[in-house]
Amino acid sequence: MSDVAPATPSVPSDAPREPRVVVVGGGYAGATVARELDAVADVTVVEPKDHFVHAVATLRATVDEAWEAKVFHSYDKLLTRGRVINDTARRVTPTQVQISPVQVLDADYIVLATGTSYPFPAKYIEQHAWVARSRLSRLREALGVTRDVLLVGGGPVGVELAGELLHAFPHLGITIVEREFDILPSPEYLPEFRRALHEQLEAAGVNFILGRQLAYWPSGDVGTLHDFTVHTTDGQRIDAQMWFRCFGNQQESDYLDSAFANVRRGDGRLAVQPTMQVEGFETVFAVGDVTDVPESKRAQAAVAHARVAAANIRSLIAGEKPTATYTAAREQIVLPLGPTGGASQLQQPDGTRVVLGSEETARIKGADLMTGPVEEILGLS
Ligand SMILES: Cc1cc2nc3c(=O)[nH]c(=O)nc-3n(C[C@H](O)[C@H](O)[C@H](O)COP(=O)(O)OP(=O)(O)OC[C@H]3O[C@@H](n4cnc5c(N)ncnc54)[C@H](O)[C@@H]3O)c2cc1C
Repeated sequence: MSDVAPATPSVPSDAPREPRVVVVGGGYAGATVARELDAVADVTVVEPKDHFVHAVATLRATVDEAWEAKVFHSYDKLLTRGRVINDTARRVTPTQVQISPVQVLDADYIVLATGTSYPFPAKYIEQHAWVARSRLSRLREALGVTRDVLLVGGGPVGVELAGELLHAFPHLGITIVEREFDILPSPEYLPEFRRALHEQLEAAGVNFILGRQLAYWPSGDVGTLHDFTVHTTDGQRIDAQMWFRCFGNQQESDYLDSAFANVRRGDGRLAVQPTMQVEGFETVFAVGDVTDVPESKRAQAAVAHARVAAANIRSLIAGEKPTATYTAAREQIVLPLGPTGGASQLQQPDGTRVVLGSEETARIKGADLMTGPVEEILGLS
């Protein structure tokens, strides 16, 4: 570490130095790898937010203040020896993480875990939890007096948000515009999965405009109350008072130095080996949404990547070859519509896919939104 206060007490110069691991990003993947290595290395997490965000539950917290406590978590118990620095990695080389013009962290191992950004309210850009919470509070207040909401995009986030909005604010008129001819257009989803969700939303009064695009963006910011009119490219008029952009997952990796030019794909994903090492780098790993692992981006997969990376860093520290490997997870999705509705598409061990209804979906995820595993990762349970 240069130009930063030493993180651990100084040791005599002839004493062996602990390997330094810098984890860039403290989401599901970064927090997991950091915690797993805390006992065997000098771990530093660089994360701009002063809190962990449990993204899986953000849409519920959008409509229900009680859920904020399950979305925003402290990093205080994550590490017992290492530290979390609240700052942004501005430039990363194969051996250094620069967090400001004068603060550079030297590293023996770097783990890139910067995930993806997504439009509010699915993810937040706010660095302070209290700022994000006050934005949510204003949004809930506005939803109470909004009549019509436009959701642009009928993928998993648009569908889940519609379910949460209608459960909490049944007076809302909701329109979903989706440019493909059905909601959840990914070829991974079975027709009966789509149908189950479409039917539940239709029964709750959602208006679908499918196979059409907006001709231009609605006026004003997302999630704010204001009257607007917008048209589809074929001239259909939509009037509403609030809109949300429900697409646009963007990998965050533009801080990488030119040494990584060959492994950073055009969309920001990073090429990794099954060991989660970045292609061509023995001591740089990438985990979670930021990787190019061919699977849908999920917190569970991010945690599994992190466990493989941590095992391999432990092997390298012990002077052994990294042997743990990750195989892309089976495609599955559990999509609640509020606490009691929704549908799931799961894959059985024999490869067959099954679609489950609202009761099972509520049991698997809808009721608790996977808060238990997150509290475990963060050392809170
Ligand atoms: C609404 C919603 C519902 C979801 N539901 C599910 C679900 O039910 N099940 C499931 O498995 N997955 C779900 N997901 C997907 C899941 O949230 C992601 O797969 C998961 O967040 C990926 O974790 P990650 O650690 O790779 O990245 P992230 O969670 O995106 O964390 C990345 C972290 O890196 C930080 N960062 C970014 N840039 C920098 C930088 N330059 N320097 C330092 N830090 C930086 C960010 O602040 C962030 O904290 C859902 C996602 C959303 C949005």
